[in-house]
Amino acid sequence: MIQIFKNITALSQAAAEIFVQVAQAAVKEKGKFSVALTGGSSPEGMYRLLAQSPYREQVPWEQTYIFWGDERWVPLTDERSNAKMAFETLLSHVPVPKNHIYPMWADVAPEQFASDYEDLLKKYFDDEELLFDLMLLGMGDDGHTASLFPGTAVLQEQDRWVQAYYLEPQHMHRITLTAPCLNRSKKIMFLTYGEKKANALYEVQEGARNPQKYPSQLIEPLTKDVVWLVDEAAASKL
Ligand SMILES: O=C(O)C(O)[C@@H](O)[C@H](O)[C@H](O)COP(=O)(O)O
Repeated sequence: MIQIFKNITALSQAAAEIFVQVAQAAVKEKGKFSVALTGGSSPEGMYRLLAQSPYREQVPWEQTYIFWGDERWVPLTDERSNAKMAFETLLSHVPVPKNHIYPMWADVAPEQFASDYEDLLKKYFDDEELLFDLMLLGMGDDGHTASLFPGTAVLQEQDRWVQAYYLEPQHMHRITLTAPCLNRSKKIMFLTYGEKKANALYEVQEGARNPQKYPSQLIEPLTKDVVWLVDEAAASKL
């Protein structure tokens, strides 16, 4: 499902409302809310809203558990860190218990960390078929999502839940949940805005199937519950 908004402000508001609804429903159903955050600029507006009234008071933060869909392999103090952005815009301002927050970073080799993070997720979700209540994702101008970049080997992964690899064009490691893991989310919400996304959004939604070129096409949750919140500029070619 695609929902089109006038601009990023309206989109962020709708995203914050969905976040609140899913969090409340999950806590009502089973006493906790498990969410995976995304990086990039697209979720910033939503994070800032969630840190303020009236949203801040509506989220059951004490029962919320925070994970990430992907990360740039840099320390938490680095400007490029997705976790740093989330702490600055949201997590430092709300009463989510510190031990409910699982950033994708430790001072170990990235491949080791990927395997540790996968173990942590398997322990946390304890054999459940469906994992995160809400998975937030963005999409790059090239159609990548999380750290599933065009033409990379991680796109073929069928078994592992978390992978780390060196992304040559960016001269850094990336760590990412794989498509089979992402697709076990109960609900996936993409946030995408701006004219630069228009071509990729068209290809992902309406183009021929080619996930090697447009990895966002790999996102097909088992529940089929995926919603794209996009602005008019991003939607201009649909
Ligand atoms: O760490 C990252 O870079 C991501 O998580 C990535 O997948 C991001 O969501 C897209 O690149 C969109 O980024 P923007 O929101 O900045 O356009």
